[in-house]
Amino acid sequence: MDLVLDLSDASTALSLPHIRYQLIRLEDTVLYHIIERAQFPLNATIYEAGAIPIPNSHLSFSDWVLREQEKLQSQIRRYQSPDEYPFFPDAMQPLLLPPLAYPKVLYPNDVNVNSELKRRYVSNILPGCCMKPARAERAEAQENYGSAATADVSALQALSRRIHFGKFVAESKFQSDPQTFIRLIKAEDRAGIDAAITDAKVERKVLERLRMKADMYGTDPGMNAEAPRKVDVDGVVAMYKDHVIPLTKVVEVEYLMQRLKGTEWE
Ligand SMILES: C=C(O[C@@H]1C=C(C(=O)O)C=C[C@H]1O)C(=O)O
Repeated sequence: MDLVLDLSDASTALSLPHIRYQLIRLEDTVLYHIIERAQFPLNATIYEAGAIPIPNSHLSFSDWVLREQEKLQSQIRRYQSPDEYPFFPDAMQPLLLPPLAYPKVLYPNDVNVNSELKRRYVSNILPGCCMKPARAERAEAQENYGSAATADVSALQALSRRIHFGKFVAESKFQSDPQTFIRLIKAEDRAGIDAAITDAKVERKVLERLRMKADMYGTDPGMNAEAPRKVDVDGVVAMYKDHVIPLTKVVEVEYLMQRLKGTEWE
């Protein structure tokens, strides 16, 4: 949970090549956890509020497991780290360990896209990445409900971390061209900010690399070509193309929209 990004040196933390290297490493983490989750059937029941009775809770089984994990992890400083954001901010508990003094790298902001991420994860990402029902033995396996929900926690937290890294990218880009971004922010020109932070070449390379990794990690080396895949490769690429990259850019734009608050530029 401590930042992989070396925050002891703010200049390193805001070097775009350094941040992009971290994003590449997070691809592996995301892919690993998606593959782990995809070994279980979709188990749509665990995402349906009320489908599995939980004492004193109206949450779905998957949401309840995630919220309980976040309660515990908040006590051991997970959400002190500027690259970790909770799906259930109301679940945060008092720290058990003394607070850590992270140097100020990001400017104050309340950007958190986890609700939208979780909605897309359940409705699009997971169905797209899991083996299609025709190939999976069945769409539900009650004995895997706990394992599937546990795997969801890891996959969602890895996706959230990758997407909210957009704040570091945005701060780095702001510092490389403050005048352009101050003009766009003051004009509340979200489309202009989105265009200014977009690097289509980098996005293409991300998707090409991800397809290769999903192809490679999604099969057991040495197995014959007909062996069942662990994950749907097109689904993994669509996860990044339609959800991870767009949400990362939403984080960048919304972080920048709040960037001037409390500064002399406001
Ligand atoms: C993260 C960046 O910003 C944008 C988002 C990207 C992504 O989510 O992969 C890639 C390029 C940019 O369009 C970046 O410039 O590296």
